[in-house]
Amino acid sequence: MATGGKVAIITGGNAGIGLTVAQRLLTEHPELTLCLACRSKPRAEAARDVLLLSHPKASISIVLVDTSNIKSVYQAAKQLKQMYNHVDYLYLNAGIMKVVGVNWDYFWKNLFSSKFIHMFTTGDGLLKEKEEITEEGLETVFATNVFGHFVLIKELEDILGQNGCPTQLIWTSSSNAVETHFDIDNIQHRNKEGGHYSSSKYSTDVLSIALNIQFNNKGIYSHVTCPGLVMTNLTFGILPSWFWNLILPIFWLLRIFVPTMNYDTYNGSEALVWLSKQQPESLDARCKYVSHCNFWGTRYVHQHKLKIEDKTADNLYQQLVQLEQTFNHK
Ligand SMILES: NC(=O)C1=CN([C@@H]2O[C@H](COP(=O)(O)OP(=O)(O)OC[C@H]3O[C@@H](n4cnc5c(N)ncnc54)[C@H](OP(=O)(O)O)[C@@H]3O)[C@@H](O)[C@H]2O)C=CC1
Ligand SMILES: CC(C)=CCC[C@@H](C)[C@H]1CC[C@H]2C3=C(CC[C@]12C)[C@@]1(C)CCC(=O)C[C@@H]1CC3
Repeated sequence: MATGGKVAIITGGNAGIGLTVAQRLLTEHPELTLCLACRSKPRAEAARDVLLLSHPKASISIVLVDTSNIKSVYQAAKQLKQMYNHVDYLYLNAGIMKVVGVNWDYFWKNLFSSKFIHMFTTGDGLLKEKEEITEEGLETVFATNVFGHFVLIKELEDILGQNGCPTQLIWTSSSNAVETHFDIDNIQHRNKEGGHYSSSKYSTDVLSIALNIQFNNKGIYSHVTCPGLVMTNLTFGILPSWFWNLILPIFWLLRIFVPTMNYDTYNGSEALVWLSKQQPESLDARCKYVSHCNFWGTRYVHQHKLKIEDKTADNLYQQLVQLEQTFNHK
């Protein structure tokens, strides 16, 4: 059981933004105890090996969790509670998007219109998605990105915000989280043509506000981040890596108008790492912390105010609590 020093758990810490956050946290917080909460043992072990190359003395453990599978989340939470008596940073980062193609018609139609900046910032309207249901009967993107993480937080509640030591819940949300795709009466976004990813990310923004309402008095603080557009396995699932390499110069130009065109995971992880260096009590719980990179390559964190009502946040929270009760693991 880890007793002293800071503890960070990162879901999806074996690749992309999560792996870079792990790398940067080990540099920023030398005494850190790190836990990679991942779904694949070989991929998690490979990531640990990479991290140990640059931080040979680091304490890095692995806990297997598939956030789309609630049974697996319960098992992982049990294990984590045996390993740690407190958590300083819980990064809710694992995420997926079920993209089947790009809506190029929409792209060309809006390229020279007033929607240009919105289109490149959010990707709204550009992605065609498919719906999938997990073996436990949940919509897969919702389960992976939102519900699995919600259950993890609830299960870890006993070791969060302990001994006068606050816990920061840090969500990897997205600029694609747009309200138009979110329906409080259909939080899983079932039987919809697209917008599953957007709905799930908007849900994390709403949920984060609910978590602050519920848990700030227990020393648990929740914040949402946006990494912008970053080249990872997620984006290589949208378009092949050769395409993204080819348009690299366009990213630099686009940054004049769209500073979220971060391209690499180091730029994209800026807000996630910055948050770990702040006093959580002093942060605005109703802001999204966005990683920006300007034309000259300077990284900074932009605060974007969320316009979400408490009653929506509370409604979502109650629905998630009810949904969790249907799993009734105890
Ligand atoms: N890339 C981008 O432009 C943006 C990404 N984001 C968000 O950033 C987060 C990280 O994604 P990114 O680094 O880009 O993509 P990657 O695909 O590189 O990383 C995603 C991580 O999540 C893990 N993961 C996926 N599904 C599950 C699951 N069911 N259980 C446990 N772990 C899972 C993956 O594991 P495995 O390696 O085993 O697949 C991987 O470690 C996501 O939440 C994404 O939505 C937000 C905005 C923009
Ligand atoms: C010239 C050029 C850059 C073409 C690419 C067009 C689109 C494929 C991208 C434009 C904005 C992108 C974007 C995302 C995916 C790819 C685009 C739609 C995300 C939705 C990826 C996941 C996120 O969380 C947010 C991203 C916003 C921007």
